Amino acid sequence: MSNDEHTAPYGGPQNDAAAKTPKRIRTHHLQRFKDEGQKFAMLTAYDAMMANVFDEAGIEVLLVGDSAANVMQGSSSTLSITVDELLVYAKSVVNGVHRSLVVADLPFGSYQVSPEQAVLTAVRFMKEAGVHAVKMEAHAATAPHVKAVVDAGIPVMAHIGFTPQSEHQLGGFRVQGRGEHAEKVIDDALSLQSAGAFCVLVEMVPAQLTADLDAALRIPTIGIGAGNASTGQVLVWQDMLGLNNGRLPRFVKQYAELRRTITDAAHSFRRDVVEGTFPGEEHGFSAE
Ligand SMILES: Nc1nc(=O)c2c([nH]1)NC[C@@H]1CN(c3ccc(C(=O)N[C@@H](CCC(=O)O)C(=O)O)cc3)CN21
Ligand SMILES: CC(C)C(=O)C(=O)O
Repeated sequence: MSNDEHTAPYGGPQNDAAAKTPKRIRTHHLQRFKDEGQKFAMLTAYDAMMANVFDEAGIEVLLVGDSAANVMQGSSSTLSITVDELLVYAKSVVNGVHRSLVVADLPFGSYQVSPEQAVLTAVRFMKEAGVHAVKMEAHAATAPHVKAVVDAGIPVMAHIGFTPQSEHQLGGFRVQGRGEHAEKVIDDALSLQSAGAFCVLVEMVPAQLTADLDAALRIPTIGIGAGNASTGQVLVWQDMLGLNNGRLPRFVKQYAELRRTITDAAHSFRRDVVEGTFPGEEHGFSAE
């Protein structure tokens, strides 16, 4: 490969990992990360500017999650968001990236009915938004839905463990796969790998189960609230950057205090306006 097919987002060519970093992340690169024992990061994104920031920061995968229902629309559940709504966010994220792999969730109700419905919805995300892969909450019984989408040429990330679209069936936001239930999660993961999923996202399960899963699977795993043994980790960006002032799940680590930063800036702007110190002369236009 020629030199310009590489970028060095982690700090220059002296960094071996960066020197080997591809220009555009594809699903086979995530497989290579797993095969070589290298971890990778995923963050959610819902608009072009944040997507561009994360892309340039070297985040390998951006997820246009149905968590948009919560953090973009103020809903308490992910069930309400529609395909047409999530398509707008997905298209915006695609417009903001050069390098990150963009994965879009399929919204609740848009893929559970039949494998055919799953293919038709996934095709819309590929065609109308231009995403690179889709994510589906799935288990062993819905592996045929995943297989149908994969057979249509669309990469699928399978989401197992706690699957928020099933919150009412699962009895709320609860850790999955404890004790004897671990076997079902492993069985789901193996079925979805066999169906052709390129990656398994596992949410809110005990850390030991994630270690067992990552060892049992050929394909990479991405964890959220699932310990440290997965190949990758994902967080919702508003949680991670401290914009969300709701109750945060225990698995969130806050890396910044954006809500404070933005509040301070808003106060300063308002004060300047009220006191008449903004705009200054330098922000205006001369008569000639
Ligand atoms: N802002 C946001 N962050 C997320 O991580 C997220 C969303 N939205 N929306 C979609 C799903 C739903 N997720 C969630 C949301 C809440 C909990 C939660 O409240 N967990 C509690 C209880 C866990 C237990 O003890 O069983 C916790 O304290 O972690 C977990 C997962 C993860 N996803
Ligand atoms: C929390 C992540 C994994 C997700 O599914 C979403 O953002 O919708």
